[in-house]
Amino acid sequence: MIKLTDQILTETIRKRPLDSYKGTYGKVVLIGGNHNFGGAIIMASLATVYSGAGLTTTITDASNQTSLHSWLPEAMFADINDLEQLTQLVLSVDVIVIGPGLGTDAKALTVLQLVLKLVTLKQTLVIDGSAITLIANHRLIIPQTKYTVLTPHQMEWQRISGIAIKDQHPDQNWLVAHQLGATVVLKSHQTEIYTDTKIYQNTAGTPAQATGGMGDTLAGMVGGFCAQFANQDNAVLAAVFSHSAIANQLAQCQYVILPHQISQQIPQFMAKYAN
Ligand SMILES: NC(=O)C1=CN([C@@H]2O[C@H](COP(=O)(O)OP(=O)(O)OC[C@H]3O[C@@H](n4cnc5c(N)ncnc54)[C@H](O)[C@@H]3O)[C@@H](O)[C@H]2O)[C@@H](O)CC1
Ligand SMILES: Nc1ncnc2c1ncn2[C@@H]1O[C@H](COP(=O)(O)OP(=O)(O)O)[C@@H](O)[C@H]1O
Ligand SMILES: [Mg+2]
Repeated sequence: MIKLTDQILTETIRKRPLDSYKGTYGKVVLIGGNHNFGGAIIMASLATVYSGAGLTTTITDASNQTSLHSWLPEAMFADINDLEQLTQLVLSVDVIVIGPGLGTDAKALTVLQLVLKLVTLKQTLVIDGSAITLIANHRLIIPQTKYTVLTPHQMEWQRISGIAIKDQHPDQNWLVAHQLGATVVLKSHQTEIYTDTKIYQNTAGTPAQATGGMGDTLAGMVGGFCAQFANQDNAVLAAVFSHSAIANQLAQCQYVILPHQISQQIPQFMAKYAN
């Protein structure tokens, strides 16, 4: 297993070319946030925008629109119940992040099935939270894409892989990640990343991160990094490491870290490593 260190940041985060505009840095849609879990998709969207994605649209329950815009006026909004608009938006982007706060009811399942049908070979798909649980519960097939990444915590990985938490060892995890055809970010106090060819272990991170919304924030960062950096494996690895390294910095003087505080630090953090 390869130890993931800050070397991945200098290998991945690039200085922005002068001759660029928002289109250069990728279009992302984030889909999730039901009536009860609006915070999840707001936190994920914050992370995407603060990571530097060029254009971000949040597709969520209409009851979340005002809170989304009070936190993040940079994000565009679309109603998750308007499936025609959702279709147009999904087809127009580089990266789709689905799952934070999506919920697991029939409406959420319909949206997920539609997105899995629409996604093309030119797009990156980030599958998190409720979307992982829905895929597991309904045995949905993960379609071919340019690149797919799953970001389960251990219980979500148990659901989708069939491997009980106590049996989640690298060999078994690796086999299932391959069968799923996706990069797997298996989140825990020592997150492991299973790419097509290698297994990495995060060396950063702190128990001050153990608070609701921390994984939603990571999913948004993964989306934002994948939108900007061509090497998708490196983008995922750099997002995972940055998320935890920022947490380590904040934990020097904070007992607990609020997920949105990670997002607020991302621009300064990336500037230190851009080359
Ligand atoms: N503010 C919000 O709106 C929030 C919404 N959330 C959303 O709520 C939905 C359900 O996700 P949850 O993860 O809360 O619920 P889940 O039911 O999917 O998973 C939680 C269960 O997994 C177990 N578990 C075992 N190992 C774990 C590990 N390493 N990390 C986390 N849990 C582990 C827990 O004990 C618990 O029984 C997701 O869509 C998520 O995005 C959560 O992110 C919390 C914050
Ligand atoms: N003790 C810990 N040490 C390091 N990282 C942790 C710890 N506890 C949680 N995390 C990190 O917090 C995130 C939790 O993700 P997840 O359970 O999906 O949260 P949520 O769904 O509430 O947003 C993961 O990135 C995980 O690695
Ligand atoms: Mg989660």
